[in-house]
Formats: sequence, structure tokens, C-alpha cells
Amino acid sequence: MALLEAKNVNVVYKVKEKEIKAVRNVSLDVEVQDSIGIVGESGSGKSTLAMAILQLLPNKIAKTTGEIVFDGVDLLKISENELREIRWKDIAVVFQKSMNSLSPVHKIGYQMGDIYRVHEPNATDKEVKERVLELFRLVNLADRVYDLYPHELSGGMMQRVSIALSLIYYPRLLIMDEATTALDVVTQGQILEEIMRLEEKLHLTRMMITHDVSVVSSTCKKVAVMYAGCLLESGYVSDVLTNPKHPYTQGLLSSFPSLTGERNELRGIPGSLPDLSVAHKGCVFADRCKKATDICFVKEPRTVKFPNSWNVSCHLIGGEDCDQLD
Ligand SMILES: Nc1ncnc2c1ncn2[C@@H]1O[C@H](COP(=O)(O)OP(=O)(O)OP(=O)(O)O)[C@@H](O)[C@H]1O
Repeated sequence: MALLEAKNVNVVYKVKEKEIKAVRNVSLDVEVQDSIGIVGESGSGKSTLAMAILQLLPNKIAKTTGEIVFDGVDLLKISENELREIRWKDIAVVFQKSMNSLSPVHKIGYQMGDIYRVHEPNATDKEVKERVLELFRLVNLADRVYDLYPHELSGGMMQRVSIALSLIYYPRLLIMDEATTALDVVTQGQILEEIMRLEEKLHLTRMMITHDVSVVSSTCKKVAVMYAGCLLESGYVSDVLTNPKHPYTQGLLSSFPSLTGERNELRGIPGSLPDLSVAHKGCVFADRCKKATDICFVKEPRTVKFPNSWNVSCHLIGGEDCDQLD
């Protein structure tokens, strides 16, 4: 059984008179100990999907429908109290600037201890400190960080503290939303390597939200490609990023330096994301797709399933009316 199953998830933001369809009909399975990268350009709905999984979107501005089943429980059907039990303990998240939520006037160790006590109210001071230091070691932080204030940390140390905090209850699913994007490549590489080691040790399942395909290719087993709120292609990194089937994935990959070291010309994808508040017909990518044919503008593509959990939503791939693209 999958640890997380998203079925036909839709998220609509209500802004003034407009309805922005930020996530559209997304279905995705995440198995235990998977590491899955959610990639796509800015505004494609990656963070919204993560926030929907965590049920952190305020009801007033966003409506989520479909099913988000975590360990057999549909997160859209349970109470806020039940969700609070699951968040952090079972599903934790690290954002790009998670540290901003810490108080600037208290030392790191003290604040982490406080957070640990939320679910472990009976822990002694000694146990709490031991747990915090154990987490520091897991993410390669020196013990002295315990007595530092947030402003005394470098960017890399801050993100390590954020990751340590997210792991405080040893969650089963860790969502990293651009968690290392702002760091220099060396620090980013070190932290990602540590995360991969932790995964083995703690049997973590990781969902990694990023616009950086190379991060996914080097740290994830699976990948899901989003565009304008839709999931266009998903499967194993070794399939999807080596031999992409969807024209959007192909375009995304040719906008990045080669993952295998060959020197290829970099090409962007001309055009921009469609207006998500306007109803569209056909495939969301059709307007920018060099290979689009008539059907792409009038009919929404269905998801075509290939062996090895490889799913592609494109009329041109094994679709009813067209030939294979590749
Ligand atoms: N609070 C909000 N209110 C209204 N619209 C929003 C809100 N948050 C996001 N959106 C819209 O939803 C769409 C998806 O945004 P989202 O942040 O999920 O994309 P993303 O792929 O994570 O982008 P980025 O990489 O830039 O964070 C965008 O059109 C965005 O403008």
C-alpha cells in the first residue's frame, strides 16, 4: 500500500471575483521509502500541492477536493485536531525559510526543546537536550549550536536546524519545499547527501519540491512533472529524466545543462504559463507545445500508463489519435 495516495486532487484559490485553479486533477502515489521530486516552473502548483497534502491552506482562500490518503486515512476528511496529531509527527515539512518561524530572542536548543515537548510533554530536561543534540548530529551540526541564537547561524546552518526540527519526531514523510535552493551548491550538495543518508537510517519517505531538475536527478528515485497545476508525466527518474516522453518534460530538460555531462545547446520553452483563472480547453501545455496537433487544443488528454509506473498525459503519446512521439 502506498504511504500517500493523492486521487484527483484539485485546489482552487478564491481571490476577489476570480477562481485560480492551482492544482488540477492530480493523482499520485508515494510508496514507503520513495524519494519523489515534484518539478515544474514557477507557478506550476508544486507548493500548493504540498500545502494541500499538509492541509495548511486556509479554508477561506483555498478549497481542496479529491482524496489525500496518508497511511489509509483521508486527510481531507479528518478534524483539525486529528490533523495536528499527524503534522510534524508523521508528515513534516521544511520550507526555504522555515527558520523565520523561530523566535529571534531565544536560543536554538531552548526553542527546539519547546517544540519537542508539544507531543512529548513528560520528557525530562535531560531527555529533551539529548534528543536535540542527537538531531544536531544527524544533520551535521556542532553541539554548540544549542546555545546560539538564530541570527548567529549561517544560511547552511539555519537550513540544517530547520531539517533537524522537521525530524524531531522522526516523521514518516518529509516534504522539502525548495529547502536547499537558496544555498550555495557545495552546502546544498552536503545537506542533500546527509538527507539521503538519513533516509536509509530513519526509513524516511521524501517528497522534494524544486524547480531544479538536476537536484531531482541526483537525489530522488522518482519524479513528477507539473505544469499549470496538472501532472504531465511521472515515474522513475531513470526513465523520465533519461528518456522523457512528454514534450514539456523534454523542453524542461533541454532548459538545463545536460545531466550526463554532454554539451548540448540549452533551449528554453518559449511562452509562459496560462492564466490559471481562465477555463481552458484541451491540454494545458498545448499553446507552448511545438508538437501540438488539433486534438490538443480541444480535448483534455487522458493519462497513459506505461510499465514501471510511468504515466504520461499527452495525446501524442500512445493516445488514441496520434503516433508515438519518440
Ligand atoms: N495564497 C494564494 N492566493 C491566490 N493564489 C495563489 C496563492 N498561492 C499561490 N497562488 C497561485 O497558485 C498558482 C500556483 O502557485 P504555487 O506557489 O503553488 O506554484 P509553485 O510551482 O510552487 O511556484 P514557485 O516555485 O514559484 O513557488 C500560481 O498561479 C499562484 O499565483
